[in-house]
Amino acid sequence: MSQLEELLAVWIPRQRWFSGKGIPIQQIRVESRHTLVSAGPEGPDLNLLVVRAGQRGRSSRYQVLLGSRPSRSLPADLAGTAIGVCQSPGGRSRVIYDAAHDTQLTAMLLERFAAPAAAGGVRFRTLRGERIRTGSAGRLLTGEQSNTSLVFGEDYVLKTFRRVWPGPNPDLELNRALYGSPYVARPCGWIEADLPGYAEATTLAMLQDYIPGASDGWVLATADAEALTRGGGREAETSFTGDAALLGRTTAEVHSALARTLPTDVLSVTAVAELADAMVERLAMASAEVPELAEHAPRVMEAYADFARVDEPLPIQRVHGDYHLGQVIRTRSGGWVLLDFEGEPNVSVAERRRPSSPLRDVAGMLRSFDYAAGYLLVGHPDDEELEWSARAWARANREAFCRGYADGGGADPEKHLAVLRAFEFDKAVYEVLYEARNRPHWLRVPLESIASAAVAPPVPR
Ligand SMILES: Nc1ncnc2c1ncn2[C@@H]1O[C@H](COP(=O)(O)OP(=O)(O)O)[C@@H](O)[C@H]1O
Ligand SMILES: O=P(O)(O)O[C@H]1O[C@H](CO)[C@@H](O[C@H]2O[C@H](CO)[C@@H](O)[C@H](O)[C@H]2O)[C@H](O)[C@H]1O
Repeated sequence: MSQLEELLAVWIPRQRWFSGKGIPIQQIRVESRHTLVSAGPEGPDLNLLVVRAGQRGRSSRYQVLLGSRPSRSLPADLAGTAIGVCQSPGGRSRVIYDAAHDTQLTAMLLERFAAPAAAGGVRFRTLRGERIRTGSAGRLLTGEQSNTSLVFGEDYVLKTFRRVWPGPNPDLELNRALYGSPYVARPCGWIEADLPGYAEATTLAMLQDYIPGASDGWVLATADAEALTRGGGREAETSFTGDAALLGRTTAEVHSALARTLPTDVLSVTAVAELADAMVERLAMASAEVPELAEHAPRVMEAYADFARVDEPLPIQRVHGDYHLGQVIRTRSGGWVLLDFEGEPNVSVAERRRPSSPLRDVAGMLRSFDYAAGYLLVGHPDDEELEWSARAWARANREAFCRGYADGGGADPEKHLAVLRAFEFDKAVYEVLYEARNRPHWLRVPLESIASAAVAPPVPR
């Protein structure tokens, strides 16, 4: 490995966006490197690297945005972002650091959208007629994110996709398909590159309108659940149920819009049974990695068997794919906007772009209401009163969401319980793996849902 690769091998595993946590990195290879902006030899430059990380049994690509400046000229406020010192080809040493924190560089990056020109295989693209407002620096969002987002004033969000999968990114694709919808943030541009060996351009980042003053759905929901449970009340009807119903209706409207603009199909009964087999396989894989899951496998298998027996064809279309409360924001006017149509970040793009049942998104959001309740219970394993009110909160909001979804024209979740239940278990199994790899202290949350079958009510027999 080169000097730079050695430095990245230490730095990359510590990043929130690195999805291979817990497995040692054996090799780092810089596959391509593009200088996106440069302020001359004495100033900073911003380099976009596509890096392949080799780990035992797997290999994945990441996008790394590296700043570089002459040694000893890193401003004090960027000191904490330093990665190391490298020799430049001219023999001068330069300090490299995480460029996402450098306001001078991020402001220059936005300017590249206003005057798009190719930079050695990397293209800055804007939608036809779009005039990008420049002059602001990117503020780094610091939430729990799989990607890295920069907010420019109150104008734009630039989301850089960290895990690089060759081809078009579904987040951009679906946001463009929904262009003009009041339920998404308008896409305005993107960065793409031709990766060696791939015919289609790969999306590396997306520029979208920023929605100022909006509140995160997860923050709103957990605050409401907490207020209810802190009051010790046994009132299931909470102030959030109105929001949950509106979210259900909005979800149904987004699904209809996707079905109007992108291909739809119907899965035969045999294909549904194959889908159930795939769920069984995912369960086996997850149980091998997280042994606590294995003891609940029979209950989960039962739900998959019910799903395999569904004797109706299943309508499919493009869906969100990783739908939860952290993917929706409530605007100042009280409506909902859906974000992050990327799908599950660890699944290949080809798989994520495959049409699926919209009930999969419904199941994702229902899981999220359970999560909000389960999250409250993390530090209080034996508090029965708290458990009762948290679970009642989740039930009330799940019901409100389903009601809103059906009222908004979506399939009535109540009438598709076997499908919904299987999707909920499948999501919970995904979550078990996600938490085991990223936030082990939250592992209890999906495990307990599975154990108590808080996941969707049983199918009446
Ligand atoms: N257009 C936007 N307007 C306002 N806030 C946004 C916008 N896009 C993203 N955000 C904020 O950034 C967070 C992360 O965005 P998201 O697209 O979900 O990234 P990730 O895929 O990394 O999770 C969101 O939860 C939201 O709070
Ligand atoms: O937002 P991302 O696309 O990065 O999605 C991943 O991370 C999510 C956590 O940030 C994870 O969602 C799980 O935790 C949420 C609470 O933090 C909860 O609302 C979701 O229901 C639960 O699935 C998501 O699964 C993962 O793909």
